[in-house]
Amino acid sequence: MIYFKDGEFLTEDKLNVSVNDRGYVFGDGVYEVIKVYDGALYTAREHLERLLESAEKIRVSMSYTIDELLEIAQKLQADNQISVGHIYIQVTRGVAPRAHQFPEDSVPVMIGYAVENARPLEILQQGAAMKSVEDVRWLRCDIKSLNLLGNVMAKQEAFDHGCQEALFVRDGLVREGSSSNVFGMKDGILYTHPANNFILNGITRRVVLQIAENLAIPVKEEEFTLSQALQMDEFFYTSTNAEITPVVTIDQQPIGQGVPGPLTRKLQTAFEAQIPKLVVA
Ligand SMILES: Cc1ncc(COP(=O)(O)O)c(CN[C@@H]2CONC2=O)c1O
Repeated sequence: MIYFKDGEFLTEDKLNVSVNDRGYVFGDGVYEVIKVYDGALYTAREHLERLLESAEKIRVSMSYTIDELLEIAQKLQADNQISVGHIYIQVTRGVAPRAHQFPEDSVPVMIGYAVENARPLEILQQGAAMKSVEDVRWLRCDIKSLNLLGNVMAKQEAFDHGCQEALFVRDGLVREGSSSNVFGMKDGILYTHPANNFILNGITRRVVLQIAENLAIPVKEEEFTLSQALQMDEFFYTSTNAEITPVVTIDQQPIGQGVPGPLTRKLQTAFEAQIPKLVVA
């Protein structure tokens, strides 16, 4: 596998990460996951723009332009001959002796790699189970931070209960999944949490909202409660790797008919159809 680290493309045996890298010590960094379909990057610019936004929000200064980042991502895909998979890129505040305050002269460390992973066709077809979990994360969920312990613990709680994804609930309101955004369909209206500090404004979320507009599906970007979620006619979660995953149960309670709903299927079909238009050649 070919990795990227600070300007070089290198094999794993030549890759090293300092024990004093703040990403390793504090999770002091940001990251992105960019999908590859048939060898082409998908919504790469949107992901890389968000990477720069996240870095700026944690006051890490990036020395790469979008076009330079795009070139790195494309070279990772090519050098690793990825057909269907994703590119992972992360930036940390850099290496310095352990101390909470920002080091005066550290240099950000950026690494990237590419992996082959197939689309989750079975779960896209059959649907997933979600487990509600109290959202005890910090209040800057809009930053795609390496600080993922809250997400990791929630995902594990879902798995402990035989579910595929956790559903974060804070102050009684449904927020997002542990690594996804969520949508509910009720009486023909598509509901999703507004893009604010309580959720990550997912790229797939934005694609779904655009598709809903194209299909003239009314959308309300409004918060809803867990009990309202349980009353939805349809429910699904979205992410770069999960695409549009139907949700058939939440806390073992069936959603709608307990099978993927017709509007979710319509959105899935439209999502698949638009992929070629959005790839970066
Ligand atoms: C907390 C959280 N919310 C929403 C999303 C959906 O965002 P995208 O639509 O931009 O993917 C993710 C994706 N997290 C990435 C996606 O794949 N693996 C991850 O950790 C996420 O971690």
